[in-house]
Amino acid sequence: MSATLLEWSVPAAILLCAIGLCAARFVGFTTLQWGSALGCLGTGYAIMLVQASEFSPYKQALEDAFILCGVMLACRALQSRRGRQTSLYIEIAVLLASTAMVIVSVVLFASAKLESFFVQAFCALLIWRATLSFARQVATTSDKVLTAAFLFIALVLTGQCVLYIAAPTPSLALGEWRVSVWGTLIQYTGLLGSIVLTFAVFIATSYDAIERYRHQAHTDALTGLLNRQGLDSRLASLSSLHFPETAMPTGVIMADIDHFKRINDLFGHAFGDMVLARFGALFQPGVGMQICAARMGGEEFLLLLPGANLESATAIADEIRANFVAQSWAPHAPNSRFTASMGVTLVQAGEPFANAIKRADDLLYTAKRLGRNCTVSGEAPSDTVYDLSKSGDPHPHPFDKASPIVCAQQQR
Ligand SMILES: Nc1nc2c(ncn2[C@@H]2O[C@H](COP(=O)(O)OP(=O)(O)OP(=O)(O)O)[C@@H](O)[C@H]2O)c(=O)[nH]1
Repeated sequence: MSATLLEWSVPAAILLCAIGLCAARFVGFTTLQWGSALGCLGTGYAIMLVQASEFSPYKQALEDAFILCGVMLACRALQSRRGRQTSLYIEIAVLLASTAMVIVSVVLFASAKLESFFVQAFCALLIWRATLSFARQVATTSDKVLTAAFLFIALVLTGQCVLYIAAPTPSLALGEWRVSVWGTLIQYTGLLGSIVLTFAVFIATSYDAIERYRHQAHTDALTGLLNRQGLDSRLASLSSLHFPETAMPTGVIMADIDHFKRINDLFGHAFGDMVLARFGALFQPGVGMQICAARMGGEEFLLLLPGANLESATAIADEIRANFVAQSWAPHAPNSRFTASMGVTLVQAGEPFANAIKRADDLLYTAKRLGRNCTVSGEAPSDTVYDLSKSGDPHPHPFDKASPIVCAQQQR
């Protein structure tokens, strides 16, 4: 019996999903691999509907191979998000094993139910394997969306396999299988899985793109540190977690390269950029267990150090300064040594970050006034009280009443 228009709508819809995913590549989405997976699956479902003149195990083997390849490609697309891939040999072995089972089911047992069971079971196994290994390292919202979609498909396939085993075997001839309730079930669950996967892939890749642009917007291209916008967003999220109020004191270091304009003027802007990049590298993650390092603009940098006291934050600032002075600038400026000045303070309990950053900035300019190439540190005056019960600005902090300044100067 030839397939009806309604039956053809299943592979047509799956192939449309595949075309949509492949086409999305042209507007910047990385969905080609997903599109190829659904293309294979849709082709398998289309072959299923083709009326063969006589029943042949080759047609069954071909349609099942396409369906299995579709599933393998989808699993590959999922795993490639982790930079991992299943070995090609394993995939070929699975494909050969499944084809052998299909041929045995059709030729020896003349059972379309057994054939469908084997294909569904192999697909379910592949999807479970990919889902479970991926779910162990779910990191982003996109990962969660894809894991949920794969889990849903794996559960549907597993449920279908259980149903095949548990339900009484209908006495259907091989040719009648497709139009039976079992054949219809396979087709519509295949369609449902494809639609769920397509939506999940579009949602996940859209999230990825948003995250990528957000990361770019929040990152300074020259140093890879946070830029001003990124810093504001990080501080907002830390403040919403009441970080300084509830957690340990946080050290704040403001740093500025000395006479940077002169460096630009003497050696050129490109060399100035290199100096900035190398200075920025001294603030990269790992330095003093920081929660955030940012380039505030120009040649000014900020480092936040949770759990630091004034002495340890000052020691880290001095270490960064010493590392900067020790840099060699050959071959462009082999005999030059560049220096930086630093202001160091602590975020007090209940104090907004902005207050402490302003204080560190003032201390930095004190260091500049004291002759540069030094670190000046100071805490908020001991009589400053911050009202923890208010979410708005706390009591103002007068810097001119700040506690004694510590200054360490280094030989140029
Ligand atoms: N190469 C380079 N230069 C920059 C960049 N951003 C800002 N500058 C330059 O940095 C210089 C900053 O100079 P000033 O603010 O006068 O400070 P300074 O010369 O370092 O002097 P002090 O801070 O007082 O020691 C300016 O000449 C800016 O043009 C950048 O991304 N790349």
